[in-house]
Amino acid sequence: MGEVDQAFIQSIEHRANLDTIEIEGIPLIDLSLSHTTDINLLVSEIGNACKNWGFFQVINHGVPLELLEKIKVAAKAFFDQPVEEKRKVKRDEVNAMGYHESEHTKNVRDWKEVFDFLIKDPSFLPASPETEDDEIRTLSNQWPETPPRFSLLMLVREVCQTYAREVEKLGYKLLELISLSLGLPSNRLNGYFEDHTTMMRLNHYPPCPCPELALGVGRHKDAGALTIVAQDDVGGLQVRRKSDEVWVPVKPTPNALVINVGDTIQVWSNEAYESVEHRVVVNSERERFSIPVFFFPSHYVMVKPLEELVNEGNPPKYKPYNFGKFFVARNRSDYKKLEVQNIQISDFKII
Ligand SMILES: O=C(O)CCC(=O)C(=O)O
Ligand SMILES: [Fe+2]
Repeated sequence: MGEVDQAFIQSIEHRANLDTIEIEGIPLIDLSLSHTTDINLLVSEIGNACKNWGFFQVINHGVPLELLEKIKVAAKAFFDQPVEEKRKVKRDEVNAMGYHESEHTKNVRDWKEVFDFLIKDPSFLPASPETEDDEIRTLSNQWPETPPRFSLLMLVREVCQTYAREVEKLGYKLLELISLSLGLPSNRLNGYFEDHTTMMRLNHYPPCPCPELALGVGRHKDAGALTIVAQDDVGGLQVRRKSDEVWVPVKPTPNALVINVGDTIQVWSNEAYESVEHRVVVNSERERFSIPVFFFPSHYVMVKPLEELVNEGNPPKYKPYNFGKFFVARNRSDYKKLEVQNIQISDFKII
């Protein structure tokens, strides 16, 4: 164990099995169908993927492929800086955007470093998770200052912002397809995102001397509505398959983006769709980069099962909760090892 700090060590039942396995992967959906007349076919493919897997990959998604390449170069340029430089844009408990090197998932440290920024700058979130506290905090981005001229680092901010704008368009397109797949009008969910708190993250997973003991990101579910992830060709993302709970690798697929349904859609859909657990396995040879965009509603949205989807036979499975408060409570545990399990939507479940 020697080389790895105890804080990174997963308990035995959560460690990765590093044998390569060939099993049925998550669905791959071609979004170009939406330009044809057969939108219904696409809508049902999306609905089935959300229902059966909670995860799928998309191709012909509209995000320019050269931008998909550039964002990986930008991520590498950012993390290749000396750590003192990265710490100049360090995130903390007050300013949650920027660089962070010791994130915890379920109270175990992740083998990764991250850089976070908001798509809408500034964005607004509650100052604390306490229900009595109605103070709202303004969050804004931090960017590397005065990068050396002619360095790749000069491109980081611009590439990140351009990429984020393109992925935001895809996010709305997917929300519309998901609404249709639930039998709702295409724009049914849009109103929840007027002052969205959507965040983009650059993830760097360095090679790890003990990949059988630590994880890049421990098992978790995403709190938002949707997550759209770009990954390089290294692999490591795994999804807990709903049918048998086996961890299934998400195979890096050229030009594809990985999509997953988060907790908010699980609640809106009254569990027609489920936010599934996933994690990232690391390896001892190659570093990995991934770039998730987390679609978060406006902080004041009360998340609850959509009225059109509940009835006497299918009563609401969740009590309403405030998205901002939920998000802030969840994030607080990123910084340190807490003694208690962090907040989950199951805390609002009506039994
Ligand atoms: O690195 C990845 O592929 C996914 C990371 C992830 O699940 C997350 O940051 O929530
Ligand atoms: Fe995730």
